Amino acid sequence: MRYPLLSRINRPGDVKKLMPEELPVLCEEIRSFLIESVSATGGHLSSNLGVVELTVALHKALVLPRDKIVFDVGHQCYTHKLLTGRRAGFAHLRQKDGISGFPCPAESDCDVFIAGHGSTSLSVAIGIARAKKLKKEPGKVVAVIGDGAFTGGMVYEGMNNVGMLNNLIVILNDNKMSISKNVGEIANYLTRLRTDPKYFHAKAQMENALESIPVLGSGVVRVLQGGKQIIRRGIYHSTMFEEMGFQYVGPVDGHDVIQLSQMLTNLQEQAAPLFIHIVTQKGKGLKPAEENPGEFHSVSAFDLNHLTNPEVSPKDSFSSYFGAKLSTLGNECTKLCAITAAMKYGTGLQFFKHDHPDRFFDVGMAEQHAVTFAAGLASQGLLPVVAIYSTFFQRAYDQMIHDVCLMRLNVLFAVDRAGLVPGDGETHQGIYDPAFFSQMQIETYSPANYAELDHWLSYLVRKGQGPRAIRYPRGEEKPSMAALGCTGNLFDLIEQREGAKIVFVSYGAETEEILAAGDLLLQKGIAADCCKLVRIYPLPEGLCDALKKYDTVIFAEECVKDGGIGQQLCFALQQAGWTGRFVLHAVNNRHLLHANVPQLRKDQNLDAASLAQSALGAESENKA
Ligand SMILES: Cc1ncc(C[n+]2csc(CCOP(=O)(O)OP(=O)(O)O)c2C)c(N)n1
Ligand SMILES: CC(=O)[C@@H](O)[C@H](O)COP(=O)(O)O
Ligand SMILES: [Mg+2]
Repeated sequence: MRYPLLSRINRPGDVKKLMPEELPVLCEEIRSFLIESVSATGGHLSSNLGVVELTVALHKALVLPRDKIVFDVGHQCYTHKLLTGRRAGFAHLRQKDGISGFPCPAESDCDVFIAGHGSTSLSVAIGIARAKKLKKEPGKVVAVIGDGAFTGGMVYEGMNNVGMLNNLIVILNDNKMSISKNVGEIANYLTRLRTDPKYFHAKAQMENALESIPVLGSGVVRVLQGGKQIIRRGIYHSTMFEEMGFQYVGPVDGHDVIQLSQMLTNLQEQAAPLFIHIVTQKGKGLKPAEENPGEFHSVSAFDLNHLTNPEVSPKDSFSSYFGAKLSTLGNECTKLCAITAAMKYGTGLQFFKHDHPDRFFDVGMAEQHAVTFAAGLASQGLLPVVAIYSTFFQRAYDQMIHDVCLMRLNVLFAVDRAGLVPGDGETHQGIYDPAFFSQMQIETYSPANYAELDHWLSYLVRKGQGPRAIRYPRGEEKPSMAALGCTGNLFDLIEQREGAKIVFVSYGAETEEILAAGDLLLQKGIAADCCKLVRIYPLPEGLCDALKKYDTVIFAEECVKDGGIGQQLCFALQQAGWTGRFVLHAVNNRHLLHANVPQLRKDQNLDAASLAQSALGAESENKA
């Protein structure tokens, strides 16, 4: 049998049946399983390899689902899934109808909360711990958070509110890495905790300190006494966490599963919230991932025997095209600054960092700060470009309105992963930005290919004023889109057919579907035109006039229906006196689970066949 111990773990609680000496063996099996499985499906690899021991120890010590584990971001929950009866699901991890790559309460009652965006775990855990108190329910609530997510502001809002919750444990998994190297003063502080001699007490002092804490009791001390595996013998010291009301234990070796599980088991009685600082290695167990954890943070399927170039952001992508172009623009425009919230590679800003290090800012996982920091720069005459994934811009909704838009500051928002995204699923869909950027009256451009990205990015840097945005999809341009080139117009009729009474309208990546729908209709002998918008807000002048001649407008967008661009165009056409038929295809279901983009489009009737079907329906109703 390939995984003899792991095969015995089929439901929550099975780990508790193992002997302590079996735990390291189980961890090795889990690691091998994860490497084999994720190399076949893709997924978040290096973060998961780092928390194997921690997760096994938590399962050994806790009683699930009575106790709750709240994973921050949630991308590191694979071992937890393996230990809660979902081993078979890994064959279809992040695929349509397969298991999610993030915590998913619909999959298991051991997944307490949906996550995908960072820095939520403390607030969630504090809420659950407080609810347990009110309901007089037993059990612990454990927040597991990485040092990257620990740079997000919500964490501090949570710590400010932690009170004396003696059923709460926060475990900081410190691996010195966000996706790339963790940055900033919090990261520096954690490094000091790990390394600065002034934080290390003599072992005896530490033991005294621990004995004096009513919370921990002698069981923990026993563990710490045997502390040769504890990194530098552990410390108990007045840290910022204690100042906030926690009892701090650490730094602890996060790969010593026996010690971890004993320690967690011994922490049954506590008088205050606990903060356990563990130190781990991201990517542990796979040498290339240990050496370059960022490259293995989120991987597509790869060949284990040819570990030469696993892709984290494909070389040829809108992101890298954007990043390279922005860097070139930075040569001529010395006011240009680039800001990322811990996604330097994902957004392609590594080029800008390389060429203009003084004007590059990685602010950590802090989108709210990124936007308001940009506002501050802009108020002093600089031109900040804030490159953030569409889904993470949601974090900065108020900062965009209050700090940028009210003063009409000169900030360019670069909206990456705009539209549908595959494996990450419902937490990461870029399906809101057209609606909320337009609510904020932010001029927004949506190139469908690299040529348009090149043209409109240059335009926005050179000529724009005030808040403005450019949005582009995940991945690379499609050949059919590349073939359109760039006209420099705000909209184009990209397909015109003799006698067409139907027009398909779209923007961005979805444009490929309207072109294909037009071809499908033609095969049925019906002529339809296609119109592609580049500027989606405000709607380009002349657009309504160009569309008024059609009986039917079929609009397709990878955006929520309510308040999206389609509804705005429909209203504009009505205002212009048009009385034709408007059919809107947009995202109806906001819980778009993991699947590939063609599957997602099909589910949402955004694929060419569904669009063509709509056109046929409209055509027959028009005739009736
Ligand atoms: C609000 C938000 N911003 C950005 C991201 C993208 N993101 C996912 S994981 C990650 C790094 C997380 O680092 P850490 O919490 O230390 O976990 P590790 O992967 O090191 O275990 C980032 C930036 C996100 N999920 N949520
Ligand atoms: C967990 C998270 O938020 C990111 O790691 C995300 O999964 C990256 O996705 P991309 O592969 O699109 O960069
Ligand atoms: Mg980390």
